[in-house]
Amino acid sequence: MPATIICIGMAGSGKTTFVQRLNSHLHQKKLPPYIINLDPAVLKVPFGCNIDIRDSINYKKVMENYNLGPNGAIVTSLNLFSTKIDQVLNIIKKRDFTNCIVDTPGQIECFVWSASGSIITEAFATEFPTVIAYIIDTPRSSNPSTFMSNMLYACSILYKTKLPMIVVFNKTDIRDAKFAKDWMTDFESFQDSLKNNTELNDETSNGSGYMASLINSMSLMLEEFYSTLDVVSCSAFTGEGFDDFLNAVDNKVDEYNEFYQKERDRIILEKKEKEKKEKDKQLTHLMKDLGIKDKNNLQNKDDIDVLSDIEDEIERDEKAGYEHGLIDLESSEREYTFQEDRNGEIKDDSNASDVAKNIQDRYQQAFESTAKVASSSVAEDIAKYIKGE
Ligand SMILES: Nc1nc2c(ncn2[C@@H]2O[C@H](COP(=O)(O)OP(=O)(O)OP(=O)(O)O)[C@@H](O)[C@H]2O)c(=O)[nH]1
Repeated sequence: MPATIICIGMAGSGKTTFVQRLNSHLHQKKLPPYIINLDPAVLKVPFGCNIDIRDSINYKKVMENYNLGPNGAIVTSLNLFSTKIDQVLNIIKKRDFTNCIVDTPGQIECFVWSASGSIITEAFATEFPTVIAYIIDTPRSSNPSTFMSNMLYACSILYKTKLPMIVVFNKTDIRDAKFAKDWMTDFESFQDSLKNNTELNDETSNGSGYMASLINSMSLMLEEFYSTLDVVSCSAFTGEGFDDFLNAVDNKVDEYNEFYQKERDRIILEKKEKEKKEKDKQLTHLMKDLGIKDKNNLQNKDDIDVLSDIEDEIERDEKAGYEHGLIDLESSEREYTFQEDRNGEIKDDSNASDVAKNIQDRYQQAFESTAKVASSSVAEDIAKYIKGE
């Protein structure tokens, strides 16, 4: 099964450049990937896309037609695209490739926190082993508070998507990512950096040390989160670290097949059971309204009298009435007191007006006892109909 890599990251973290480099790296290995661009606002894509959102959606027209700002137009474009995701997946399934790479908009929240983002991610994850590559701008994350913000974002994406994640420290040609890896593995080294950070501990700053202690406690909380991640450092500029990234993808695909797939199946099953329970609950309410005590006491669904059953019964009775004469409802079983004579005429052996009265009364009774839902006026109408009024 081809793996899908969804590239997510803050604006300017280097997602597009990363996808471009990954594309050429895979081409070098004679493993051409399938590339999808989901950023409708990008002016130029520096790689050949197999599917480009811009081919089907005009971002500027969306802004004009729906009177939206830049972010609203990105979300709306993604919404429009997500309506066709089934078709996109059908196309992809027919192609032969080892990796499908998805580039997402720089406005991270437009993709991660939108309904369409969830639909698109879910659709891929249902069809293929899917991995999130969270791209981080390493030089900009050298500040402990920026680093912590990035990590909190990554953590929220992990819990939102419930997919395996690789944290990619990009732009290592400018700054080595060793410091970040140390911070993620050694809590004390992060604490030391916090203490030495003058910006966070300066008494004249409005934080007055509060920020430092907050970040400190958050880093403790994130320790568990770090242990679930694969961390890779690379430079989309020089191409360094891309073999490590591909190894990490293989590792995460195995993890996906072993754990995430099962977890996803479990969640889907749980959802179905919940829906079934909800349906049962609604059915119980409905039966209560119909005056049926307990659905479990019913042998089969034919035991439930619904309006259509009663109508069928009335139809049968009417037919019987025309064929054999008027219906006598005296006993619980139906007996016919009218008989055809030799000439085919119907002979009445009872008083006609009494019979007519009885019919109306008894029809009313029988009708009410079998169906509380049927209104009495229906019974009256039927009786009138039989009497030929
Ligand atoms: N030095 C260096 N610069 C990089 C690297 N990767 C990306 N850049 C630069 O970072 C800037 C942003 O890169 P993009 O690839 O456009 O980033 P992006 O995340 O796709 O941007 P948006 O989609 O607009 O959010 C560009 O000027 C790139 O040249 C890298 O590995 N090293």
